[in-house]
Amino acid sequence: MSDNMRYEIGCALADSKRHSFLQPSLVELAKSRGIYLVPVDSTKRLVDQGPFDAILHKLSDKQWNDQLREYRAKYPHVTVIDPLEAIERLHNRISMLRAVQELKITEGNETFEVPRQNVVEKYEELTDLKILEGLKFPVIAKPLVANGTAISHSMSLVFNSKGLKTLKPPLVLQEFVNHGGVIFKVYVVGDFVKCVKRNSLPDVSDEKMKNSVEGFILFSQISNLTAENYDEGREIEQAELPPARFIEDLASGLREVLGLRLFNFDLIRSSEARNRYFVIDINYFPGYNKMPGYEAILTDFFWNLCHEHQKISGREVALGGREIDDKVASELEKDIVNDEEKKVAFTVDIGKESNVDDRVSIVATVIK
Ligand SMILES: Nc1ncnc2c1ncn2[C@@H]1O[C@H](COP(=O)(O)OP(=O)(O)OP(=O)(O)O)[C@@H](O)[C@H]1O
Ligand SMILES: O=P(O)(O)O[C@H]1[C@H](OP(=O)(O)O)[C@@H](OP(=O)(O)O)[C@@H](O)[C@@H](O)[C@@H]1OP(=O)(O)O
Ligand SMILES: [Mg+2]
Ligand SMILES: [Mg+2]
Repeated sequence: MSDNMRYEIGCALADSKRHSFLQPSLVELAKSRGIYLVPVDSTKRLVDQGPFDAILHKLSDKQWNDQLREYRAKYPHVTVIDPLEAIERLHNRISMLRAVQELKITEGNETFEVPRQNVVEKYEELTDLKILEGLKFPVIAKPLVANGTAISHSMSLVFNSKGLKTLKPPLVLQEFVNHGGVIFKVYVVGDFVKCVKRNSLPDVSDEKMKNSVEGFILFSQISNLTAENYDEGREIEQAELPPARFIEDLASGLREVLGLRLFNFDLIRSSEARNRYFVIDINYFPGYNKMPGYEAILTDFFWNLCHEHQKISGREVALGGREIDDKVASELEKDIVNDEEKKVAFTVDIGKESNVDDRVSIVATVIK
């Protein structure tokens, strides 16, 4: 690819996300390497903008999904970060955590699981203690849908059946795991993985449960509270990070199962068994700007997207960020002709077992 390359990424983000993510420091750094981060104009149709080499998005309404599908039909070579269908899975807290159960990682000294949980569809189910089947108080009631709205983050820590009656289904009742008030957030950006410590809910003692008059406590986005406005800040400093190897394995396993490149997940460590971990939440395209040096990390990710090369028939080929398997490679071979720099756009069938669309468009740039 030539030095004066221009790789244009259309960024479809809500206003607040645009401000927090597309900071001038990121936009300028990316630009200095030929990557242009262009906000998508929500007042215009997407197909009338660009054309973009890639689209980065965190919008999930039907109107946006339709626009993106229309765009892909017109520009089949566009790289979409990440595929709609893969993101969709994270919008439901049950399908989200099922991904953890699908992981095929050989466990070492550290183990991982998800807390026991049940779905409650209707209010009437809350008056029948059968809903607790297999669960012990305290439980956390989480809205079933995790779609980025304030409501989807509003939760209750419930101590007894009186507390249960205050809830509004559809929701997930998830067993609360005592974990020492510290949560680990693992940020994934393609191959890059970073684990940080944050505030979490403090442990719940039997005494606290007994003394609760209301039977529940409401809370929201507790891990976003800084040490200054949260009095348990000291615990964070003292907490030891989980082993790097364990975190790397979990992150790469989830990246594969989910078919996502931009996400983070929340991990807690049991107060009782120090090698027992629970994954409690997975978020698409989280607040990366809170990671020190996020500009360089994201710019490297974008750079790799447009420079990912693969040798096919002895020729160096850039695949616009697509990871391809042998079957796709052999299809590509048929299309790569003898010319110098050539773009070949085509659609291949990658089969049902994949986590992404059945049919994937690829632009292969033959480099040498
Ligand atoms: N099973 C659990 N046991 C103990 N604490 C939990 C559990 N589930 C959630 N928490 C606490 O509640 C917080 C919010 O839960 P969760 O992460 O599922 O919500 P969220 O609104 O999706 O968070 P985010 O802001 O990361 O998207 C967690 O950060 C953690 O402090
Ligand atoms: O706003 P913040 O920077 O805190 O980022 C949060 C992000 O909100 P945003 O996408 O509007 O930025 C949230 O997305 P939605 O669930 O609401 O879609 C979710 O991903 C949180 O986990 C992120 O916090 P973090 O996990 O990084 O601490
Ligand atoms: Mg969370
Ligand atoms: Mg979440």
